[in-house]
Amino acid sequence: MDTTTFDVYDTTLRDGAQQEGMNLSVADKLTIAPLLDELGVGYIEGGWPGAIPKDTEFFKRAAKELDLRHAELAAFGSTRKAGARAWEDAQVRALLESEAPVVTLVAKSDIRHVERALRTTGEENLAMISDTVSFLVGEGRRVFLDAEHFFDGYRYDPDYALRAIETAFAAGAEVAVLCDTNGGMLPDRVHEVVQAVRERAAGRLGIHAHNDSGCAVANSMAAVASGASHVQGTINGYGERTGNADLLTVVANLELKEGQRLLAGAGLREMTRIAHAISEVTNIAPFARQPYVGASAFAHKAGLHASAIKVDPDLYQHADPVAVGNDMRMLISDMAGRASIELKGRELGFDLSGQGELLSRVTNRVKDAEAQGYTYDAADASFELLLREELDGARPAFFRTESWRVFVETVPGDPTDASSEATVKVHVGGERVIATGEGNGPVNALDHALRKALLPCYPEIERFELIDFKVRIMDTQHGTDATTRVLVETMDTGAETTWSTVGVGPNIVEASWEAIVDSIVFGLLRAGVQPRP
Ligand SMILES: CC(=O)SCCNC(=O)CCNC(=O)[C@H](O)C(C)(C)COP(=O)(O)OP(=O)(O)OC[C@H]1O[C@@H](n2cnc3c(N)ncnc32)[C@H](O)[C@@H]1OP(=O)(O)O
Ligand SMILES: CC(=O)C(=O)O
Repeated sequence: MDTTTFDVYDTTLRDGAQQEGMNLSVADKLTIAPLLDELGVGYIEGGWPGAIPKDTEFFKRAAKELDLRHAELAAFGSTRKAGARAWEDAQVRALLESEAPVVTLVAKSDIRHVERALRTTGEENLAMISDTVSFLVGEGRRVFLDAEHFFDGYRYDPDYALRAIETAFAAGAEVAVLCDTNGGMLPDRVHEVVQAVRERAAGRLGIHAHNDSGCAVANSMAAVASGASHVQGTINGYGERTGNADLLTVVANLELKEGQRLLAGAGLREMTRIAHAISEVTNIAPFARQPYVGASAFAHKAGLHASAIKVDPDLYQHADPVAVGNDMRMLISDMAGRASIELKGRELGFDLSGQGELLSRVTNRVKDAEAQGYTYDAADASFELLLREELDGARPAFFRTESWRVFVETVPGDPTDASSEATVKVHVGGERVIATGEGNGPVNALDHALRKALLPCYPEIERFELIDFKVRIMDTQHGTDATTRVLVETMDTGAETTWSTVGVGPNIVEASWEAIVDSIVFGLLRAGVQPRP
């Protein structure tokens, strides 16, 4: 592959936005574009001006507001309509008016689509391609051609599919991008077709793959291996149906496995942060198992893996997480061994090397607790408290609970009138404190009562906000007798850090109490507060 002319072309703002449930505002697009530029892609396809009013507006504002350092903006649109003239076609004119230096034209390359969807002839479609490309090139635009349904079209009528891209090259298109529009191709087929086209076509080829067969990344890699030097995809694999090729995975593969340098600047090392920042804007939760950038991409749970990782992390990971801005993490669970605990300890800042007996004790406690329903891979903070307890011989003594109780009051026939009242008795700051709290449910009431009891001694608690609360019934065959697991996520709004704790018990309130107490104790520890029992 000649990387001096390799394009990384991002279509998150156009094809990615075609994902079900995604709705990007102009402001969202103007926020994402600089992140893509920071990543170091060569091209940012901003949308389809003339077809979608928001996209017309995006290009207008982008020209004034964006200061892109690496990337060029590309406007997407279709060839002129059948029977029209390119310079009179309103949509073609809108591409010009977008002032984007690059125009990517979608064109039919499958004769069946020409005849059945466009309802025109093969010759007229070629004229539509030729006229539109040469008009835009004549107006000073660089033109890429997205040959829609190329692989399906090539299988049905290879000569026609080839004529479509040859026509584009002859009219001045820089790259013909072979699209697997329906996303059903397999890598062998892509490899074979791109190689065959490369032998016959007189210009640069690109790949645009959808993920309907689960092969979009593999198909993009196969096309590059066969000579394509322009790859299109979206951040986080966003896109219609099952999505597009995840550009992050394709680029990381090419850079880290094939030794290519494709992103400008330090983009590769910023990849994880940028992927997550874009998820924030799209409001789509990041996919933990996403290659390279997912939270679980370098998270190890199995004890045997940990024992080898202790010797050399590369023994159980395919790439260095730091290279893509991610981190290796140890997950603690019933699959952990002593090596897992030692590595997790290191991650948390404790040197446990050479403490075989302690490691065995912690491992056994984790396995016993997980058998009862606890889960530490989702509750790092509770694990850290367990570890400290084994290290110091006791839990951090911020307060001592004497007892708690909670009442639920309902008015029959009016569920909205249900309320709860809790009383907690704790020893804190050298005193016995009794506090009550009300809430819309028993857990809420207990949380209020505990905070009220502790706040005078520990004002930091005011900053702790419960941001997620998950309940799982562990052994459903026991019906209402089942064991309950509660996971609580808390945020320190002052420090903007979060932590997760777990509680398990025969009833939901008891399990919740345990998770809430862990959450407050851990929060105080992390905030560096001295215990005043
Ligand atoms: C594979 C892809 O994902 S390509 C990107 C697809 N993205 C989008 O469709 C999002 C934006 N689309 C839109 O806003 C609208 O669909 C528009 C503005 C493009 C078209 O909408 P309308 O003008 O209402 O047309 P309508 O949906 O009825 O039909 C599409 C027209 O485009 C024509 N057309 C379809 N593909 C092409 C093409 N590649 N080249 C030229 N014309 C085309 C059709 O023949 C039809 O023409 P007709 O009006 O003369 O019958
Ligand atoms: C152009 C495009 O998005 C496709 O053919 O899939």
